[in-house]
Amino acid sequence: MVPQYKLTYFNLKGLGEPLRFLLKYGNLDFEDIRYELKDWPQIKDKQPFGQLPTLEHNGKVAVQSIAIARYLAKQVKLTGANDWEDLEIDSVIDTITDLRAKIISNHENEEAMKQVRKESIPFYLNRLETIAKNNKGHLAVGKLTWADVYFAGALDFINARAGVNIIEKYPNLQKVVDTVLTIPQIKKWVATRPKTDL
Ligand SMILES: N[C@@H](CCC(=O)N[C@@H](CS)C(=O)NCC(=O)O)C(=O)O
Repeated sequence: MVPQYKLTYFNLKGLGEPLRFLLKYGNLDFEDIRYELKDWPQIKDKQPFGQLPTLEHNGKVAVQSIAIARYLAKQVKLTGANDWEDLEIDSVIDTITDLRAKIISNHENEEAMKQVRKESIPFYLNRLETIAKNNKGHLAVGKLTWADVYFAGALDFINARAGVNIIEKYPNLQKVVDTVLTIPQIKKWVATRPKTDL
């Protein structure tokens, strides 16, 4: 059978891996298309907004990784139970995005990264740790949602760019990640996925 979903990204974890985690969580069969960076110049112009990832489903193509993640979360039933719960989840996702942006935008400048490691990372992580503690080892609404799966899927890339394991000193955030990584279909994916540094 032809897979119903087609995820196109680079041969990286980056912004694509949280989407792969969500697809795997829901046992949704997908084509995992991975471009090498050297081939990108020929492919860029063919993309709707000149960037990746894209998701193809039912003959249509979507862009923007967070919008795609939110759509997949609905498909795999990992959203909140009401609008307020969805807001709580969205807020955490946007906070993870802000933290990642601070790290990515500075990662080529070691002086700036020292400051990010000293100030920005603890600033965000202390607050996320409190959220995880208050939500019994989850990032929102006291149960497994796409915020947990997204965070666990995003972490390797964020850590690689940060040059440290950002959750090392945060047991409740470690619990969030451990819970996701022990879900059998995600555990199997992590053991068998293509090996990449980022
Ligand atoms: N806001 C977009 C950002 C996408 C993005 O920055 N993609 C990068 C890879 S992580 C890309 O396609 N870079 C190649 C380029 O811009 O030419 C999203 O979340 O999907």
